[in-house]
Amino acid sequence: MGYQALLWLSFGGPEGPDEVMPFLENVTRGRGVPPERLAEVAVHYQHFGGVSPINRLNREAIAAVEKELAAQGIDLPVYFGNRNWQPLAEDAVARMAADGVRRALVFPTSAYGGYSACRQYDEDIERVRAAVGENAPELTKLRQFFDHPLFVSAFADALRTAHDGLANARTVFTAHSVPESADQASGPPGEGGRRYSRQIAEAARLVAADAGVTEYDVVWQSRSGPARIPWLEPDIVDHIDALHAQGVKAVVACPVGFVSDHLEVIWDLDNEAAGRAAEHGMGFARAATPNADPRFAELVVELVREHIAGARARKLSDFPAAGCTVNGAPCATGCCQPAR
Ligand SMILES: CC1=C(CCC(=O)O)c2cc3nc(cc4[nH]c(cc5[nH]c(cc1n2)c(C)c5CCC(=O)O)c(CCC(=O)O)c4C)C(CCC(=O)O)=C3C
Ligand SMILES: [Fe+2]
Repeated sequence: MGYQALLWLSFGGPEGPDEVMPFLENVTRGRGVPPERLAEVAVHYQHFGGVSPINRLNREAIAAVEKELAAQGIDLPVYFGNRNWQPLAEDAVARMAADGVRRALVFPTSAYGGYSACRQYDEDIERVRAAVGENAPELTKLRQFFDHPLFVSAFADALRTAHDGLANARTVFTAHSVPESADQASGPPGEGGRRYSRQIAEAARLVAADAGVTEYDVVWQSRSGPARIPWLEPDIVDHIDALHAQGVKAVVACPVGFVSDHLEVIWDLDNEAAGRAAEHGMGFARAATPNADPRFAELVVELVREHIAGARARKLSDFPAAGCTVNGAPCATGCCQPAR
């Protein structure tokens, strides 16, 4: 069938207190994140003993994908590698090469376009192939999936569940903030930019419609970088203040910008946002991310089948299917540039 493996490419996170600072330094190298912000984020990780759940969540999702591949009769070993921490993508791809893999598909654990959510994974692929050298396999990244019916319906069910037992709660979709300049530069040049924030808005619209939610907001979280640089706003915590001022009594946060309940979700939402809601005496619930939902493994295998079995690309939005390129090439010249 032409592909001998699937690389699961994720962000990575520390698995012990001594790993927190070196991990954060890897994440932020060359990105102008102030040391005070790093120290603050280190504390978030130390609240959990220096262990991010992200590697465990990825391993659980991979186990589900391996089962689904086997159930569908697809013989495709899965390798796990991260951008920022062990197990590193460099090591995974070196093992693939040693195992004789010549061509592989890559599943990035991000559903969206934009520099941080898509283009940076291409840069990882390019860097890792260069590190492995001439035996590096050809790597084809799977497409963006924010508008896939399985992604949307998993979030919609989670949103419905989160609303159970919380009367009259306002739905608030949230995604990782990025610098304004990065959002403006997202998408192929000449198409108006803002592909990241427009895809987030579209995913929110699709999930809300599926869940029967008619009123909702789209807000941002986990802002980083120096304060003088504009990032996407409002922040969810400020937005909770604003909703309180309007007399809203309860909030359901739906982290549509992420695929798993990693640290940005369990700290920034379950702790900071929930804490602010509690200070106002507001009800708060958070919708689960798709990672543990059986539809997530089905989604990954369906994306694989688009390549190995000519499966139709199911999608619910009018955005073109993007992000699928070979060996880290951009979708188009100048597509999804980083922040200026
Ligand atoms: C769009 C986006 C996603 C979603 C797409 C995707 O999932 O890929 C995402 C995911 C994640 N972000 C994560 C963690 C961090 N992100 C940081 C910093 C940054 N994120 C950014 C954007 C995004 N980030 C940006 C523009 C920065 C500024 C620096 C830079 O331009 O790179 C920092 C540095 C400290 C700080 O917060 O300042 C950390 C620790 C974790 C792992 C959590 C865990 O450990 O469980 C995950 C999944
Ligand atoms: Fe991030």
